[in-house]
Amino acid sequence: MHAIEVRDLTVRYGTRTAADGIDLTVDPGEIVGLLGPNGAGKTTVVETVAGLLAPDRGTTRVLGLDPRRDRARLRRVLGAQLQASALHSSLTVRELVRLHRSFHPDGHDPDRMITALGLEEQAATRFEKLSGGQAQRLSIAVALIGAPRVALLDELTTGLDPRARREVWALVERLRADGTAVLLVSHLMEEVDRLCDRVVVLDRGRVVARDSPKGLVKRTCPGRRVRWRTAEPLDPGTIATLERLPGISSVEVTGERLTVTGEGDPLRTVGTALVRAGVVTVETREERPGLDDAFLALTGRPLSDAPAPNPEEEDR
Ligand SMILES: Nc1ncnc2c1ncn2[C@@H]1O[C@H](COP(=O)(O)OP(=O)(O)OP(=O)(O)O)[C@@H](O)[C@H]1O
Repeated sequence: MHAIEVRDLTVRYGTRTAADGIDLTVDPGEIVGLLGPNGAGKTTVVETVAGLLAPDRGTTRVLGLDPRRDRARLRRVLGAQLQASALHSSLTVRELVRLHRSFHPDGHDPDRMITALGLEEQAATRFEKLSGGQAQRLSIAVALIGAPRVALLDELTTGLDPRARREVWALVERLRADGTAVLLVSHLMEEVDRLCDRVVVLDRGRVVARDSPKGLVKRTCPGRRVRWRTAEPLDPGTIATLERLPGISSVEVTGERLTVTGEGDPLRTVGTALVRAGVVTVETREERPGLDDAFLALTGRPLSDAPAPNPEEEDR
């Protein structure tokens, strides 16, 4: 049995289809990244899995439970950090973490979790008084306090500073090692690269790609780009020779700048040809495509489309 199973999920808001026949699964001990430009339907999927939204068509199951019908049992196995998580504003950090711990049969020690997320100084502070970054860290504590078997993490570390971010990533890696299934919505390439075993890319409510992060890049952007600066501008004969080399898909020359893209090893193929042609180069730079490039190729938009607000700044 999959930990999360989404089949043919379709959700409409009036005439707008937010999710349009989405299939996805997450297994125990696996982190699956849900990626997509703004409005692609990521939060809609997560909220349906959490039982907050009813699908118009299709099914979602969490460890075999129907999130709408089996709410009480779902609460014991699921930890959710949602974008719109509304916590009781007059309770303190410690009270909220303890309250959420009480929903689960097993779980972590509340004070240790508060410390792990760097909130010990705010333990007696009411939720409504927290800064954006602190509230973000509290939402993670609340989601993970019950050592859930399934975790939904929407914009996990958006707005956290780099150190806090790395600590949270280590925490999520430990969850995976303990067999938790994680569905992670992220706009951060580094986060997806480090954490995700597989990614599912959504665009306009549909799945447009699914693969491992590396597999996605390899399949979507098979070419590499190499830039050279040459001592003299290249002559047309040499340019024509480069264009005929095996695997080379484009050769661009502007003054002393040469940019080549191609499959295989363009650095070596073109480098050798330049030496043979007696061309002196003064600088070489190879660019390997990353997840951002793959995402751009698939959706026409960058992964970190709209920079999210930075709540951590309010801490200072
Ligand atoms: N409550 C709502 N009422 C009407 N339309 C909605 C509602 N919630 C979402 N939508 C629409 O559904 C589509 C999918 O939204 P969703 O929030 O799932 O996208 P997302 O991928 O999570 O985007 P983001 O990265 O901006 O959070 C969007 O077109 C959005 O405008």
